[in-house]
Amino acid sequence: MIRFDDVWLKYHHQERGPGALARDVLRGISFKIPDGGFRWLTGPSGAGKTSLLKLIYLAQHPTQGRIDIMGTHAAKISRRDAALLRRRIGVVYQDFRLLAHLSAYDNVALPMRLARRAEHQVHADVTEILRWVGLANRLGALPDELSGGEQQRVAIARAVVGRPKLLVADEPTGNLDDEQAGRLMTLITALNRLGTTVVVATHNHALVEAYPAPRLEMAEGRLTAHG
Ligand SMILES: Nc1ncnc2c1ncn2[C@@H]1O[C@H](COP(=O)(O)OP(=O)(O)OP(=O)(O)O)[C@@H](O)[C@H]1O
Repeated sequence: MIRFDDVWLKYHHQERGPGALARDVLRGISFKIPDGGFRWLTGPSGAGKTSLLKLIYLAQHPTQGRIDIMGTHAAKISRRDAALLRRRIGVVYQDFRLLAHLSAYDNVALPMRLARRAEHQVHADVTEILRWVGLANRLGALPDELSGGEQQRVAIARAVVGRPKLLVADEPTGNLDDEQAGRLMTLITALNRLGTTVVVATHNHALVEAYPAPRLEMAEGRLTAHG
């Protein structure tokens, strides 16, 4: 279960000196997503979608309000437990965040290796998922040698390879064509059917219509619709 209870967020503006606060980018957000749920996160650019996702994957603390992730009160969690919890969350970042010095294969293998999975299992799962996203012939390529869409598919593969309990994806089809976006949705819905909770932020209205699911709709830092 993911639960937000009257959550507010301001970013600190470094250049204005310590303690200076910007305007509220999230304003009184409350919602619940049950385990195994699927939610689209929609709204115009700047509405606060990425900020909300950062709170879900524990990369940001709220200025005010309570957040529970997988039954854990986020503000009360120790650093160590937060790191353990993060390992159960797959994240597709809007800007991919692939490690530049690692191949596609090693980028995707990283979360499994961090989880100390046996190398034969790493090999089996990484090659299978990279084949699924259409990159079987690019395993050794560095991120710089890949197109934007290929990098996005590596980022997706890395997020799902460990079969996370929670998958958070920020505009995961931004660089994909329609066929690849369809394959990604097949992958995500299959994971979701196996019990992974999924939150996908997107501007892709066609995709939202093709895969009906409850929506968290945002505007100017507020939830304008839920469900
Ligand atoms: N690190 C930051 N410091 C200060 N302000 C920020 C920071 N990150 C985001 N913002 C501001 O917070 C607001 C919400 O940004 P956010 O990235 O969450 O929106 P979004 O809905 O994901 O937009 P997009 O669809 O363009 O990705 C914006 O006004 C943005 O300028």
